[in-house]
Amino acid sequence: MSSEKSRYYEVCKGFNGLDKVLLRDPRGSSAEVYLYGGHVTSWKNDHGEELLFLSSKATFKPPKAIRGGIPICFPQFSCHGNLDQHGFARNRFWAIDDHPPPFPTNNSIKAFVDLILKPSEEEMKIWPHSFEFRLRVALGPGGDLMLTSRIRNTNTDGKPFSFTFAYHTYFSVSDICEVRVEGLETLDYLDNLQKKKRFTEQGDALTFESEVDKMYLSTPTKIAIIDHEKKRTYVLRKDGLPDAVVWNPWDKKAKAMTDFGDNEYKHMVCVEAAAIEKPITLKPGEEWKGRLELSIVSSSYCSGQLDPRRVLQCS
Ligand SMILES: O=P(O)(O)OC[C@H]1O[C@@H](O)[C@H](O)[C@@H](O)[C@@H]1O
Repeated sequence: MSSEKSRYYEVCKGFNGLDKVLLRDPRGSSAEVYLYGGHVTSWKNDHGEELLFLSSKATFKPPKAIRGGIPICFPQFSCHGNLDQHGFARNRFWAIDDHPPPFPTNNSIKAFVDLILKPSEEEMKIWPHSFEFRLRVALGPGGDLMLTSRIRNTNTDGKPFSFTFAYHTYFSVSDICEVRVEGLETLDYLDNLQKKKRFTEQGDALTFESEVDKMYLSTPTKIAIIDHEKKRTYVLRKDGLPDAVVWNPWDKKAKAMTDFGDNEYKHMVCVEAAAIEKPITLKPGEEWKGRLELSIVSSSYCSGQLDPRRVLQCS
C-alpha cells in the first residue's frame, strides 16, 4: 500500500480478532468495514457522531451475520429462494482487492477500500455458480458513504445466473416514533407481515408505531429518512436498485432476537436499497453494478412542518 493511501486507510483487528478496515477522510468522517461479510459496521460524520446502528448484542462470531451496520444480502434477499435467509455474502470472509478493474476516477475521494468475494467449493455446493463480487466502500466529500457493488458472472459452463440483492442498512435514529421516511408514499409494496400481499402506500410519508416489514417496488432513486429529534435527515441515493425494504422489528421480534437488545428497536430503522422483485440475470462475462450513496443533511424541520420536496430536492 502506498504511504499516500495508508493515510486514509488502515487494516486492524476488530471484535474477536476479526480484521477490519478503517477509512478516514481528511475532512474528519470515518467508516469501518469488516472483511467478515464485507460488512460496514460504522460510519461517522466529521463530529465523530455514529450514523449507523450496531446492536450492543452483535456477536461478531462467524457464521452469524453481524447485527447492524450494512449487511450485504446476496445472492438471495430474505427467503426469496432456497438459500439461507439473505444469502451467504454476509457471512463469508471477503479479501482486500489490491488490483480492482478500473473505476471511474473521482479525485476528491481519498478514503476507499476495494473488497472481493469469490465462491469457495462450499458456496459452489449450495449455489453452483462462479462469480466475482467486488465491493468498493468510499467516503466522499462532505462525509458521504458510498458503496458500489460489481458482480460478474465468471461461469465457464456457459450458464447464466440470477440473484436478488440488498444493502441492508441499519440507520441510527434517536426515537423510531419521531422518524418519517419520505419518497415511498403512494408506491406499491409487498407486506412481509401479510404473506407478501400487495398494497399501495397511503398517506404523506411513512411513520412508525408497530412492526414494519415492507418491500416497496419501483422506488425513486432518492429516499429520505427524517429524524425530527436529532434534526438530521439521511438521504439515500441509489442506482441499479429499484426496490426498497423498510424494516423495524418492534418490541416482540426484538425480544426474540438473541443478538438484539430488547429496546434497541427504538433506535434503528432499516431502509434497504435492493433489487428483489425482478431478479438480476447475468450471462457469463456480464457484470451488474448496484450503487448506494448515503449522506446527511441537518434539518431544522419540526413535525408537521415538513415539506418533503425540500428534503428530496436537496442535492
Ligand atoms: O435476522 P435477519 O436474517 O438479519 O433479517 C432481518 C430482517 O431483514 C429484513 O430485510 C427482512 O425484510 C425481515 O423479514 C428480516 O426479519
